[in-house]
Order: sequence, then structure tokens, then C-alpha cells
Amino acid sequence: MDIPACEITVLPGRDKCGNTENFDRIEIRPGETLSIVGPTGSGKSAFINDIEVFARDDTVTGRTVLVNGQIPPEEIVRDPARKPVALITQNTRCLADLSVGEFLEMHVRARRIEREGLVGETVALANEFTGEKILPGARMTGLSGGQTRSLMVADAILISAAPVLILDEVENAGIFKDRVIEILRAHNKAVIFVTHDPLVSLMCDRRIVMRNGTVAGVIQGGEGERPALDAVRRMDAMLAGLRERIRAGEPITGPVPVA
Ligand SMILES: Nc1ncnc2c1ncn2[C@@H]1O[C@H](COP(=O)(O)OP(=O)(O)OP(=O)(O)O)[C@@H](O)[C@H]1O
Repeated sequence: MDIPACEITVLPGRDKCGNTENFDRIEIRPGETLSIVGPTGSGKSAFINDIEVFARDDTVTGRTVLVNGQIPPEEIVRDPARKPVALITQNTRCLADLSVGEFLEMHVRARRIEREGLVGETVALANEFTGEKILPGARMTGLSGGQTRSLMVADAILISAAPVLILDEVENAGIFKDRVIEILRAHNKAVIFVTHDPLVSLMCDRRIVMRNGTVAGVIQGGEGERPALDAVRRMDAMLAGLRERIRAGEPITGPVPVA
């Protein structure tokens, strides 16, 4: 069953001191990418938690989250097969004692999807996100952090088909973040990244800045940030190259090219 694309609206609650938040509403539409930034303890996780549980003034923040302009019905909130939001964090792991292929086949069957080759497509997509190739015969429990996250993102796109994805600090875990963003956009997903990564933040359409448990600002990316994005892209590629050389055990002597 495909879950139709939807629009998420976050209505204001209160900051940590109990003051009403200073925004009208934040709307997240299909195909949009949003990053949540801010110092430790500023309320980033609380913000995405509100979206994940479809808050109704019943969380610490007092926010309310609407789906297509309305309080979502119970069956959307409770039934994982109908829930439009998938959350993937650094700690998301799958503890099934199955091979990757068996696990995905089971998920395809549970979702009653009849499409030839979907398991293979999902593994192939996951392999676009990670440098450490995933084999269909590998055990789920033996996958590395980066492989697990890549597989979960590919599964969320092709099998769970959740229209809204929340990725909580997954960038540190050996996945090609620019490729992930590109593919998620191509699939018209709404994506929310909680991130400390400059490249991910600058690649997103908008940045929500958190402070003291509240939304302190919303920054629209765009042409003004283009030079910064281009520079960060070059730096990131340089660092990725260096990381690979260090991982391969090369001594890093002589000058390192700077972006
Ligand atoms: N609006 C709020 N009202 C009351 N408490 C809040 C609010 N927002 C966040 N908190 C609480 O403040 C604490 C820190 O928030 P949170 O974990 O969301 O921060 P964070 O930005 O995700 O931090 P980190 O970067 O360390 O993960 C949590 O205990 C959370 O429940």
C-alpha cells in the first residue's frame, strides 16, 4: 500500500521558559528538504519528536502537528503501515536474525507489494548511499552502522514508501549524504535532517534554528548561500578523499590540497 504524499504543519507551543513560540506555523511540503540546527540541548530532538508522534499539545513543547491541515486520525498515528513519517536515527538497528534479502522480502510481503525485483532494487539503492557494499546474503545483524542506515533509507523510500522522512544525525555514519538528498528529492519526499553538518544544512531548502527549546528562526537557503555551498562541497569532497586515504592506511605526507 502506498501512503499518499502529505503536508505536515507544525503549530507553535512554548519554549523552555513557558513563553509562546514566536512563529505562526511551519509547513513542510512534499519534495522539500529542511534542516534543524542549533546547539546541544536547544530542542532539535524535541521538535522532530513532535512530528514523529503527531503532537497534540501533549508533549513537553506544547506543539500541535497537523497532516494535510487536520489532526491526523488515530489509524494514521497508530498503524505503522499507514504512518506517513519514518524516523531514522544513529541508533536505528534491525535485530532480525535474517539475511538482508530475507528481511526485505519479509517487509515486501508484509506490505503486500507485488513488484518483481523490489528487493534487488532496494539493495542497489542502499549501495548508492554507502561505500561499503551490502550483499543480499549478508546477515542483518552483521551490517555496519553506515550500511544499516543506508538500507533503512532505501527501505523507507522503496518499501515503506513513507512520504516524510526524518533523518537524525545520520551523516556521521559512513553514508554519501549528497546522494541521499538528491535521491530523496527525486522521489518527492519531504525530508527533515537534524544535523551539525554544514553541507547537509546548506543543501536543504530551509533551516530551522533552535534555541532554548523554541524555533528561533527559519532561514531560507537559495542563491545568497550558493557560494558558501559550493565552497563547502569542495571542502567536503577533499575531506572525504582524505578520510578514505587514512582508512586505507596511507601515510598523509606532503601538502594536503585545500578547497
Ligand atoms: N519547548 C520545550 N519545553 C520544555 N522542555 C523542552 C523544550 N524543548 C526541549 N525541551 C527539553 O530540553 C532537553 C533538551 O532538548 P533536546 O534533546 O530536544 O535538545 P537537542 O537540541 O536535540 O540536543 P542534542 O544536540 O544534545 O541532541 C530535553 O529534555 C527536552 O525534553
